[in-house]
Amino acid sequence: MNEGKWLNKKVSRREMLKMTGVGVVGVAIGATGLGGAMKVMGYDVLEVVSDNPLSKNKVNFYGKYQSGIATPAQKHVYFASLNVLFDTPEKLKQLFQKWTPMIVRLMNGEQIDEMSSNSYVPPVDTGEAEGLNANNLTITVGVGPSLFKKLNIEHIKPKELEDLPHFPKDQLQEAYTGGDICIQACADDPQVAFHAVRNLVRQASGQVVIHWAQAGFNSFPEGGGTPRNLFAFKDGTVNPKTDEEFKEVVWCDSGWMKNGTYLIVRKIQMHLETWDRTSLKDQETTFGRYRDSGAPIGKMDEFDDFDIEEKDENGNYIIPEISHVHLARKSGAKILRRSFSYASGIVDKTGAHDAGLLFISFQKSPKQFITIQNSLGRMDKLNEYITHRGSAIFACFPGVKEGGYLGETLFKAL
Ligand SMILES: C=CC1=C(C)c2cc3[nH]c(cc4nc(cc5[nH]c(cc1n2)c(C)c5CCC(=O)O)C(CCC(=O)O)=C4C)c(C)c3C=C
Ligand SMILES: [Fe+2]
Repeated sequence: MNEGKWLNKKVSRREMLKMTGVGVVGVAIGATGLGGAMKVMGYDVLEVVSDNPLSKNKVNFYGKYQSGIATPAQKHVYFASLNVLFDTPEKLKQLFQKWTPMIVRLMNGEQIDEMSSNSYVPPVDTGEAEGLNANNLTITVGVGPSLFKKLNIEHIKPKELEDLPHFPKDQLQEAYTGGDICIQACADDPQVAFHAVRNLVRQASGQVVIHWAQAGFNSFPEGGGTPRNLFAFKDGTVNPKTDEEFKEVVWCDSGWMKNGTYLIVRKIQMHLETWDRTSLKDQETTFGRYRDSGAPIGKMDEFDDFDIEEKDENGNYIIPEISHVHLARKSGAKILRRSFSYASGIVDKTGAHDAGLLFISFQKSPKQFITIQNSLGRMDKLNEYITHRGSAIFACFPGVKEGGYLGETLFKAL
């Protein structure tokens, strides 16, 4: 692969077209065609699109870390798990090189690519985000353990990137489990998030298929604050907040995953009907927090710190021993939770709501999640009200420098 000076050179669409124009010697458009890398005089040249600082409600694509992790949570997610139909790392690289400028455009609130003037072919962009601004769209891309096997590149698979172990009470369905590549599209408009995934997948037609996908939402209180989950509890209170905490909990320290992170997604059904028959006291005992304020039991404010070892005058734990928060804290592990609620109609057989939490966490090692989930184990009182239906793990790359492309560090490790 000729990735010399050209690869780092900023090449705009106009320049690219010039280079591929008549009269340029030795030019051949690469297999990916426009919107990715192309060969110019034997070199791979990338098309570079810049973040547009003038775009309204825009999150930057370029940076040390991928967006959609430490950037503020949006109201909507469209999460897609894809399987690849090819079997070489070169094809994966071409795909990520093709997606990179497209993602920048989408995050600028623009169409995925320049429109064709030929009205006898389908429009380049599917068009449903026309007239909408960027809506803080973020796109986070990761790769699952199965991909490394399919592409025969297991020697660069991080050891920790393994399918999660089976946990007690898991009732996972293959239809919501695993996947080779994930695209997490978050935005403050549901159609903007969906449009992004739809168009990226469409541009990869014949190369990837959607294995499973899930839309989700978060509703933020007026004036800001922690959103409530479908059990009406504030969800996301205890999370890393400072750069130091993100370094400690979220960002990987070495190898091609440096400044990347592991994404774990669990589709967790919440049995709303059972919950709605539960007394407020039992609901609060379940979480170890008050429903109204979100404060830990025995405290006043949502963000008050608490000590799980603290007992009352009768020797009982103030934060009940089987409460979700007690067991999660007892594990000693920390993660970043960036979850969304979902509501997808009803469960056919029972007529119950098919609703719950698209639990998404980021951590520098999957062990952090596993430690917490093992601590929740069979004891967590929340288990009476939830069922884990889907699960997947993905290694999310570090961020991209302008002139680079998604997943570049992985390909350099080959
Ligand atoms: C393995 C990790 C976790 C899973 C799975 C999980 C599922 C889950 N959680 C809620 C609701 C709440 N969780 C809260 C706190 C909390 N949860 C986890 C981990 C998992 N949760 C952690 C690490 C924590 C923080 C613990 C601490 O140190 O305080 C809370 C309390 C408020 C908050 O801090 O966000 C709620 C509410 C649901 C509904 C759910 C599955 C559907
Ligand atoms: Fe939780």
